[in-house]
Amino acid sequence: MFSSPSLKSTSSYSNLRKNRIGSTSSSTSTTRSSSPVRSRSSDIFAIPGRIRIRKTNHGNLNNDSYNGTISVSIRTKPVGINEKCNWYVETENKTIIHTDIGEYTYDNVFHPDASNFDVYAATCKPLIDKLFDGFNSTVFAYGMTGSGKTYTMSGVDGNAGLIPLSVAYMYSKIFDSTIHENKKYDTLVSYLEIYNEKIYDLLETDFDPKPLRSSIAVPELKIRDDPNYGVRVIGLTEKRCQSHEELLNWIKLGDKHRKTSSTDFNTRSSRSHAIILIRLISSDLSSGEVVTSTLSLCDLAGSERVTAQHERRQEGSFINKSLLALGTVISKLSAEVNNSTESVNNSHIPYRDSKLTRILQPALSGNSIVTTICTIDTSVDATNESVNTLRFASRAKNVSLHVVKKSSISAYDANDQKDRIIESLVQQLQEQKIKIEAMENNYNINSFGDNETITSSYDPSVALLENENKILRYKLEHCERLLDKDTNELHDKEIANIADILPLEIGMLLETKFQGLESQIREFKNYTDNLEKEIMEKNTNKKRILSTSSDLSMKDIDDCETEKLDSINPKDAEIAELKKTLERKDKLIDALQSARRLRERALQPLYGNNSELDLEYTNK
Ligand SMILES: Nc1ncnc2c1ncn2[C@@H]1O[C@H](COP(=O)(O)OP(=O)(O)OP(=O)(O)O)[C@@H](O)[C@H]1O
Repeated sequence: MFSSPSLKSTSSYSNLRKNRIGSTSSSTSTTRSSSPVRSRSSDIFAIPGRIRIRKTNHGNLNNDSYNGTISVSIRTKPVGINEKCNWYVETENKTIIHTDIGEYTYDNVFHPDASNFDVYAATCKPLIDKLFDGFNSTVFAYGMTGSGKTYTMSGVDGNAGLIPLSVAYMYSKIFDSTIHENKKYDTLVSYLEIYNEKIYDLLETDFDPKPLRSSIAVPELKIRDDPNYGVRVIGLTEKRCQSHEELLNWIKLGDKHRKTSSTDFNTRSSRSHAIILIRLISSDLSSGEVVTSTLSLCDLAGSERVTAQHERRQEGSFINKSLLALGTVISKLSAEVNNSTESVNNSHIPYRDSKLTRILQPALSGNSIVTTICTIDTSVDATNESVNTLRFASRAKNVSLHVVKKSSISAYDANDQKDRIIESLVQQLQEQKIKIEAMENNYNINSFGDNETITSSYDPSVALLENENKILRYKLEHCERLLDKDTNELHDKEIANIADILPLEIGMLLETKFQGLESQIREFKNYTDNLEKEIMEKNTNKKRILSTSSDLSMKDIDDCETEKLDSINPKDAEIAELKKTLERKDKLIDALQSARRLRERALQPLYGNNSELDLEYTNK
């Protein structure tokens, strides 16, 4: 499980290796082999009682955590042919030496001739390996303006920088692990800049050219505290990338959007701090383990001297202010010298003094393995700035990190999660079944004609209509049957004989009665038709409601209803009573019909052949 990051500090203020200084060297170039020349001149790093020689700390890495310090590398920029230089380096000893000031040791010190690939191999490559182990990793380039930060991070034609080299290595590792380790990877890239203390999304417009962006008011992004990430930039675009080419295209777009201008010290000076965030999500397809780690690549703007130009001066003041804030944070963190075993309370670290320190807060407070590459301009003119950079580097070297692998969901957790989902779905299903049963039980329909009770989810008004309909249908069927019988019996000879002897008045009376009976049958028929229509409408509505509420299809409901109707067996006493009444009425109708037949016989002499009348009755 992920535990909250803690921070420890080592017990030394500086990794400064102070030397006794002898005569000043006349060396004007930086070389690998030259011996340090000692001098007794003043040491601006000297802090009495706190100076010691410090060994390089490569960190203690195990599967779930990393304990170490910020890794610090110094990259020197070559001087021009006519420029004087008082610095030289011993790459093997990882030492940079100033003829008047002293010598300093770091994790790496690169010779001016070193290529970007050399720097990458010693700094970023091991960091990418840790990224694949699940650790967040951060690289930032720090140094005075024009000292080679962008040259180191982005590179130039023919000398790719740390960013493209790291991305290429990352994808080669993705390719390897996908083939050999049954793993799947997702990569997402974001790119932001902090310009004049405002955060902007550099990927916010899809491949818009720079002039367009500068003409539009680009919205500033805000930072929020986040329980998972420590700090989060709200609304920052993330682009999913399938290949290193795709990812580098996004970075190229961001570079176009980044603020750069010509200054007194650099013709293409970065006027903002730029941060690339690459999120790597790896899923182990066999175990189900998912690990998320983030690589942050930062090219900071360089500290600079005051310039005459107003806009540059304003930018420079924001840059210097934020770098000062970063320096203060690093200084405070490195000053936690005696608390190596205690978890540090971060509240007194002034992360909130600048946007840069806010964004770097999670990394600096132990959420990430951190490497800084401090670039040094070794020309004599830049000595003061170079010393300031080395001072920053020395402090950074003291900042301890205790980094814990993040966002790991173990296979057990994943299975456990699946089980919980299945369990909840089964429970939902169970609940729905119970609901449907309850709805069905709430509604009982007593069918007409047998003694079983059926259940229905319909409302009572539909049930009543159905009952009424059944009764009327039954009545109608009886009436029709009787009429049929009547028609057949008209040919009965005996009845014909009786009719012959009936008086005319009786025949007329029976005729009137019988007409009443016929109109009653017609009314029943109309009423039954309307009733059926109404029931059908109500049933259709009800089915629709049922189908949406319980996810049953109309067919399911139809099937269900058919089953129910098949099992109709009502016991209702009222219905039975109605049945009896109807049977009594049937007898009466029977009698009336017999009378009608007699009447027709009696009327025969008056109307002659009554086939027309017979036909009419047959059709009723
Ligand atoms: N190691 C190097 N080898 C050769 N040229 C270099 C090296 N470092 C920097 N340069 C050159 O120096 C100039 C300034 O470098 P770069 O723009 O990288 O500086 P920077 O630190 O990013 O400056 P700023 O803070 O103003 O953006 C560029 O022309 C670059 O090509």
